Amino acid sequence: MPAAEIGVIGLGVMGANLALNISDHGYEVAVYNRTVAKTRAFMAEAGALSEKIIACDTLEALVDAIRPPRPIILMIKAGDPVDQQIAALQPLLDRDDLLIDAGNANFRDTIRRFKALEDSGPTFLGMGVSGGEEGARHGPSIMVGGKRDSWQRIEDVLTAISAKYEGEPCAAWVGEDGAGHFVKTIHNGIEYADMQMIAEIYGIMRDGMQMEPAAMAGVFAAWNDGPLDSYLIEITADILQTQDDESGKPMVDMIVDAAGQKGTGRWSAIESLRIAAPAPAIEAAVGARSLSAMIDLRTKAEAVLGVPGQGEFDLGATTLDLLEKALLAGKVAAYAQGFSVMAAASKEYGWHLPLPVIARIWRAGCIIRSRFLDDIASAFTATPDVDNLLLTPEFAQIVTDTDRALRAVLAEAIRKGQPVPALASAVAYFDQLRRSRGTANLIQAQRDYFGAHGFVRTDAEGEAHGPWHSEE
Ligand SMILES: NC(=O)C1=CN([C@@H]2O[C@H](COP(=O)(O)OP(=O)(O)OC[C@H]3O[C@@H](n4cnc5c(N)ncnc54)[C@H](OP(=O)(O)O)[C@@H]3O)[C@@H](O)[C@H]2O)C=CC1
Ligand SMILES: O=C(CO)[C@H](O)[C@H](O)COP(=O)(O)O
Repeated sequence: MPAAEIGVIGLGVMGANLALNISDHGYEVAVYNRTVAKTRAFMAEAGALSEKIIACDTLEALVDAIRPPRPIILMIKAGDPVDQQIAALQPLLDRDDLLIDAGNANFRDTIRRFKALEDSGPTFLGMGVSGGEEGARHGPSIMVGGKRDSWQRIEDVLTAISAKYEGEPCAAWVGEDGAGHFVKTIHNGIEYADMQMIAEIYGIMRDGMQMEPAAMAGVFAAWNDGPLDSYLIEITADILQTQDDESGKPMVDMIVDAAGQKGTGRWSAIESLRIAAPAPAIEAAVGARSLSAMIDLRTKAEAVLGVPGQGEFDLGATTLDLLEKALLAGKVAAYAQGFSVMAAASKEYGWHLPLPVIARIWRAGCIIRSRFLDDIASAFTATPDVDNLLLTPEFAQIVTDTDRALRAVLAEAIRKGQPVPALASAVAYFDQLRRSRGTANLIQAQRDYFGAHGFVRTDAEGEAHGPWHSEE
């Protein structure tokens, strides 16, 4: 009788830690990695937990080591490798076995794989996992998509290994086929916006106020005791006070300012545009990462255009308080946009995404975990059908309370040439959202003028045209 209750394929950063987490919770786990040397190194480092882990050098050995029906978690590089791994596994698995792709897959790939395997098997689940290395080892946030009964087969182990928020597991089934990976994608889109806004505030402190990293660390640490309390603010404080042993300088100053991106932020922006659910903070964050990577261009532009004066950002004695409030305002816009993209996608793809549940499973374990998410969870629980987070009384109040600070910070940043693309997108979002009479009447007139696209009159139903070319 095979011993293992579950398998893990992929012993990279995430898979190795997930396997240790599973065995730490008393489950016997079989593991496989394409590069066998990595499996050896993993077992050597697993310590006492190695007694509950079966190392397998081939896929056949892995399949033989797991009790059927076999749950197998794939935690490998997203994209083609997942298709290749499924193709290699399919002949070895039974119809009832359960393959769970836990990488950062594009939800469209997940839907395709789900449909391709629906008739032939194995059963397929797409699972978003967040929390990085630490989360995978000690409790990630887990977002599962696929058939609900497939989730129920693996629910015990996933809730056991997930993070807990006040005892509540941060793992849930969120909908059919690609729903889990869609929710993880939007989680990452919000993560991009949150990180970009923090980086913009850091830029104001560094270049506009000429603060040293250690001083900034103190400010972020203090903010972590207030409404911005979150993992990303906590690690920012930690990063800013870390020294580089080699140079003796602050570590952050020794890092090239070109941000990497693996796709999920861009997919969030693309999907929001595709379903016409605007997420300008996420778009700005993706654009900022792309521009950050163009160092040669930025260097040439600085030589041609010059860089505005440094050290001139000054809003008086309350500057740091205003920065804190501006960051909170930006964060509210980014999360409101991320959740509204999920609400729109839920309708578009028929998923019935449970927004209160999603907010609840993001309160611990994941990269965007924060006190703020508990407030979002409460707001969505009280008003689950609200059109936009900003319309809930709690968040409308935060917008009111932080509005003046956001405008003051943006005005000063723009005057002094500090780049603030994501924060600036927040104020534009607020200002457009709250105006019942916008300016798209002029756009409609222009469209009708050049392309006879028609418009709706304010005083009549149906399509109308303007008298633009009456003299021709
Ligand atoms: N790092 C993070 O913070 C997070 C990552 N993720 C996602 O989890 C997944 C794994 O990430 P992570 O552990 O960081 O990545 P790593 O780069 O640490 O590990 C990649 C793993 O994928 C395997 N792999 C790569 N190509 C193939 C292939 N063609 N066939 C079979 N196996 C392959 C590698 O095997 P080999 O050793 O043989 O190269 C290795 O086990 C990704 O989808 C990632 O986006 C999700 C949440 C957080
Ligand atoms: O999923 C994650 C965190 O939630 C991964 O760390 C992911 O790689 C982050 O995205 P990127 O590499 O594009 O910054």
